[in-house]
Parts: sequence; structure tokens; C-alpha cells
Amino acid sequence: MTDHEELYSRAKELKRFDDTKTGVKGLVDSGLNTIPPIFVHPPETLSDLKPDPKARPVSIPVINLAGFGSPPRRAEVVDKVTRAAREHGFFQIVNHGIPAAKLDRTIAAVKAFHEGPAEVKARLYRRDAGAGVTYMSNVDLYQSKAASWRDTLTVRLGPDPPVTGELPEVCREALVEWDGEVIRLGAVVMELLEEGLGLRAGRYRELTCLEGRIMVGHYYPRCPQPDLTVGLASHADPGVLTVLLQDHMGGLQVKTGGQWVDVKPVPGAIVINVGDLLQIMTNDQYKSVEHRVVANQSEEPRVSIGVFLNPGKREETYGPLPELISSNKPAAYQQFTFSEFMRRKTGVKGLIDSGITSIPRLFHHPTSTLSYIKPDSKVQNISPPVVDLSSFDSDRHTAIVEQLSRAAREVGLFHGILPAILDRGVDAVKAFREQPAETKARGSTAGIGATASRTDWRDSLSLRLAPKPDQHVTEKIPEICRDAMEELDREVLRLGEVVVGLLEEGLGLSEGWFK
Ligand SMILES: O=C(O)CCC(=O)C(=O)O
Ligand SMILES: [Fe+2]
Repeated sequence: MTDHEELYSRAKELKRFDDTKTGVKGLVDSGLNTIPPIFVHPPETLSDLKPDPKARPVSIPVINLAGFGSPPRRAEVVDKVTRAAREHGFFQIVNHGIPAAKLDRTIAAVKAFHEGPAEVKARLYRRDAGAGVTYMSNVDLYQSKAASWRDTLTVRLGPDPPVTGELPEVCREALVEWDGEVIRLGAVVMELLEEGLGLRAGRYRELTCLEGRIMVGHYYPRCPQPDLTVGLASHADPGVLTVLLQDHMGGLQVKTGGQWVDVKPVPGAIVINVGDLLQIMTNDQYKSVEHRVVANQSEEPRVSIGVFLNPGKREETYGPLPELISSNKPAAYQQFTFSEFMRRKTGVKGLIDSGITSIPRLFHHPTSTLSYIKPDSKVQNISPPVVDLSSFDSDRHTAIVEQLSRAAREVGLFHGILPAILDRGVDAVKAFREQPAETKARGSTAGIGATASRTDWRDSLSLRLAPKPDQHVTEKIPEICRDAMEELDREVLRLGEVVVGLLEEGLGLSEGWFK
């Protein structure tokens, strides 16, 4: 299969899976023993899943909140919470005041939804970011390189409270109650975290940090090939703080000190982690760290419920708090609005336009990738050959075939030249990118992909032009670049035929062999 055919068949498989509206649980219920190829992760992800024999014993702190309200214990608790947020960005809390029975009830309610009637779930199955309640498998199904073994119920809880009637009946009461507990607990933790930085009490409240809440109820069914996929790919949470309730199954891992560490389930504990925005607001004092969930290999499904606490005022500007900036610690980030930060569809350009001077953590690549990018001093300066195709049907023909074959064998890269059309194509794509964010958001697939595992410094406008471009498709091309894109497509096809013909000749193949 060519790369293009492979992409095309993958897209069809994704759509087919999505259209079942029964998620990964539906696959498991159908009794399969191998996972579909769309779930197989690339080798670099899979090799990183294996336990590291050189790993040092590190554990994520479990902090006892008992007595945190009164002076002698308070300082101790503040110290522990602050230290954990600085070192690991993750900690668990016990004796937080929420009875164990309520934790169990919340988990059971989400489990009951996932294990409930397929029709109820199918009715909520939609990829509509604006909807209050949605059920789907893999929020980034069409953006990620590989799908993960997990289904999710998502509920928008704030700033506007959900229309409770939209919540599935089986978990309605439990989730509304859980939201109340998270608001109370989120405030306790934010107060401890701000006290540890010497901030004035209630600073987070002024910044509406707990008002924009999104709840995700994840369901990780048994995976028949847990070595080939993951439950949730490595990512950092974009918001301020995440309050996470996990059941007793385990599988959540955090990257700390360069190694993956299990967040072991502790009865009655709640997991707290720092999000990107809190790292930014604290000017890098608290860390938002990468975490992931391995695929569940047990018969019993794993259930977890995360609540992401985000600012309610999305148009307010956020950035390092002035109290945390000094000449020793200059601002590591500029101010930007939360919607600028979160609105996937404004893409990287949206971030640049908002005036950032350092790139948000979510764009940082691991050092293992970055070391490849450094120039290698031992390598000579080689650049892809430029082959001049003008008058290729004249006496230069043999020389051109020779040059192209050599370029394809040695470097695999070269280009023919169509200067005017190339320039028009490039200008058209630029014109598209410079349009107002709303225009682009309408049809664009560009994204900053905050939930994707890694993010690159690029936005893309993708147009599916083959195998059969038709009127319907071309009409969808944004008008501002439609003519130039169509012209470029025609030229690329023409050039492709010429180059392939010359390559066939260079290899001694019959004319039309590739076709
Ligand atoms: O399922 C879990 O334990 C982790 C969930 C998570 O990290 C998330 O939803 O962002
Ligand atoms: Fe997360």
C-alpha cells in the first residue's frame, strides 16, 4: 500500500469504529482476541511502556490532610503539598473529608453508565465540543497517531451548571454530588498551594480558577493485547488543577525524574495534579507533568473520574502572577487569554498572535527527540539536489533521467521547478492562515491538540484531493485559496506523471509501470 492508501484505509477504519457508537467496550463485548490496527501504537511508544530495569524507587507522595485546618498541622500539610507540586506535579490525599462510601458510589455510577444499555450511550455519542454531555471513545480519535483502549463520558459542569436532565439518569445524582465535593476539595487544595507560595489567600478565586469544570468518566475495558496499545496516551493536563478519582485497578503512571512511576491506588485517596496553566501562573514553580494510563490487562474494567478545574472567565488574561516575578525569576511566559490557550482551532498562530515569548510546555518535546535535531558536526553539508526539468524532452533528456535517478537513490529528495504556481500556492496558504480565527475555525482541522500526547509547532489545512476529487469536495476548500489549490493540484499531478515516467526510464521499467 502507498502511504496515501494506508492513510485512506486508516481513516475509513476510524470512521467505521466511530460509527458503531459502542466504543472500545463494544469491541470487547463482540469477543475479539486481537486489537484492530487503528489501536496499535508506534514502536517508540510501545518500547517506552516496558519497565526500566535501571529505574530508581520513587513514589508519588500520599499526603494526610487530617487536621490541616489548625496551626501545628497546617504548616506541615502546606509544606508537603507544596513540595509534591514542585517536585512531581502529582500527589494523593487521604483524610480529605469525603467518606469512602461516596467515592465508591461515584465510581459505581460511572461504571453503571458505561455498562448500561447501548441505546442510552449511542444517543449521547457525538464529537461536539460545545455539548454539555457527550459519550465517545477517544476524544482525539481523528487527530492522534493511534487510538487508545478507553471510552469516556464527558460532562461540562461549569461555569454554567449543566442541564441536569441531560445527564444520564443512572449517574445523574452521583455526578452532581461529586461536583459539589470537587468544588469544596478544589478550594482546600488551591488554598494550601497558594499559601505555600506566600500568595494572599483567595487569589485563585479572584482568577475564577475553579469555575470552568469539565468531568471525564473514563472506562478502560480489558485489552487483549496490552503490549500494543495504551489506555490513555502520555499527555499533560492543560488547565489549572485536576482532581482525579481512580478505582483499585491501577495503571496510571507519571513521568517524574525522567522515569515512569505508578500512581498506586490507595483506598480512600484522591489524586491531585497540577495543569499547564497553574505551572504558567506560578512561573514554573509548580510542575505540570506528563502522565498516561497503560492498557488494562485484567478481566475487570478500570474506571476513573477526572475533573479539570479551569478558569471560568475565558477572555481574561492569564500568565505568571506578578507576585511570583522578580529579577531573579523573570516571567517565563507572557500573558494570554485562556480561550487563546485552549481554543485548539486558533492553532499555533493564535498563540503567536497573543504575544507569547516562550513556548507553552505542551509543545516541549522530550530530550530524546530534541537531541536528534542538533546539527551533527561530523555530517557534511548535503542538500537535496535541484533538478531542472525545463526542456526534458530535448537533448537534455538522458542527463535529466540520470540526475533524477541518482537523486532518488542517494537522497530520496529533489524537486522540479514551477516557480509561479508554487509561489501562488504558498501565498494562498498564507492568506488562509492570516484570516480571522473564526473563519478558520469553521472548517479548519488545525489544532494545538492540548490533549494529544505531543504537539508540534505547526498548524495545518488538510485537503483530501484524491482518489476522486469531486465538486462537493472542492467547494469545501476555503474560497480564499481554492483556485490556487486546484491549480497546484493539477500541476502536482502533471509533474508527478512526468517524474514517475523519468524514474521508470532510469530503472529500465516499461512506460506506465507505476501507473
Ligand atoms: O484515568 C486516569 O487515571 C487518568 C485520566 C487523565 O489523566 C485525564 O483524563 O486527563
Ligand atoms: Fe490527565
